[in-house]
Amino acid sequence: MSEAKLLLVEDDHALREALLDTLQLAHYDCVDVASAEEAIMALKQTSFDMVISDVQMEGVGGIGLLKYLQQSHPKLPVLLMTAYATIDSAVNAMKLGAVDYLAKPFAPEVLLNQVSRYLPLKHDSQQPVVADEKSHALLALAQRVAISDASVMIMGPSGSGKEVLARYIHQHSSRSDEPFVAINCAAIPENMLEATLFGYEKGAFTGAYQACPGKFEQAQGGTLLLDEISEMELGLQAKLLRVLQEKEVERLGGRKTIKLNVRVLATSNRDLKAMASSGAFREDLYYRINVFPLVWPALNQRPADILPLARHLIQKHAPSTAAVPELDENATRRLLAHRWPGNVRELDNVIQRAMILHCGDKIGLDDIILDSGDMCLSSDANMALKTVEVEGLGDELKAQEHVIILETLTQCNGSRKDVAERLGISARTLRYKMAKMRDMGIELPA
Ligand SMILES: Nc1ncnc2c1ncn2[C@@H]1O[C@H](COP(=O)(O)OP(=O)(O)OP(=O)(O)O)[C@@H](O)[C@H]1O
Repeated sequence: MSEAKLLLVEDDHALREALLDTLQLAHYDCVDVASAEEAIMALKQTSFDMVISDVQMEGVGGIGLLKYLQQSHPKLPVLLMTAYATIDSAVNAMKLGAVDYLAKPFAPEVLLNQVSRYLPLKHDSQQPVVADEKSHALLALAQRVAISDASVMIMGPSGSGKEVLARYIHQHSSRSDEPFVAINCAAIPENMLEATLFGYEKGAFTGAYQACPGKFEQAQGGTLLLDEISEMELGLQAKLLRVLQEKEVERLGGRKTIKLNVRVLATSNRDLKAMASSGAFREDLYYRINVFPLVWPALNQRPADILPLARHLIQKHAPSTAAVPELDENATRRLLAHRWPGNVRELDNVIQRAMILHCGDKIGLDDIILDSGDMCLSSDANMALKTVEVEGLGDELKAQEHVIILETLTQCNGSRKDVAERLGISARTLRYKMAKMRDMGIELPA
């Protein structure tokens, strides 16, 4: 998950929902509001890394918001969205300090590209929190690999910290002062992944109103992380292989080749070797990216990491104005006894709940709300709903979707293929939705 926090301001409810989905699927933490006035309230309460705002809205409007931001948050990048008819005002807005504008309608990857282009690069100094011998050994190995320029394949179950490890490798490499760019291959719709990776020229496809560099170009001199590379379809794998071999890229709709100096890291939570053997993943690409494999084991295989991670997460989620609470003995025991199918991400959710529930300076047993271990059957669908409510993570519709997926999984005896067919969605979309559910701590059949 990107640590970047975005504020989305759009008065058209349906469009706001669609944009929010696009941004959240790309793992951005996003707050959405319907007016400039609400945006100003939100900006007073929380700090954001970027504002994406419609221009024409009732009241203060996008330009009024931009003027406010120029005074109060002059460094905050503002990306404006405007209908064709108001492009002139968008150009004026850029003169007033907006970083860019998007002419509606635009394709989701155009939005994602613009966001990643203007988001300030955070110098991520956060080190992985580790205490277990296995994790220490892994980090020592990662440091040695980091100084080479080899491609690294990071494997491990969902939420185990693969992206954290990838950043660690970048930080310990000679490229640490250059960009670290991550792209989640499962989160970007199949037909848009190519444009996002390789970039495009103006007019390359409907919605490409401006030329846009791809992730490879954005990572120039630095490191590109291809997260969940197993989800890339075979045709695009062939194109990726060519870019890696030739060390140059051509934007979609472009004629010029751009020389690349990019180190590539990749992650997968699936057995890529088995996929390569069965033909589901290109063998030649597998060998090209798997120069050095690293495996971050599941959290329950490195139990000494659990408490230091929990304390780190408590500190992270504690309001800066309040004292940091401690885990009492019973809460500690409960955390150590759990098997953490969702790994560190699940632990993060549990700690966030505990931070809401606890009173005083201790986190007790009752504040530790774990996900029921047997929530995978249809009779537990209501439990899933409750979990979602406790976390405050989803609206009614999303919760219903989770219930439908859980029930269909039971009816299809866990066959992902059958579930995808029955629900009329691609296997890839289903996998992505299930990964999101796991992230929320909902246990699914293996
Ligand atoms: N060792 C660690 N120290 C600190 N934070 C961690 C550590 N491991 C994981 N996290 C946190 O846990 C969450 C999940 O980690 P991350 O995104 O790296 O997992 P992942 O294995 O890449 O997951 P996925 O396969 O779903 O993409 C993130 O919020 C990350 O910051």
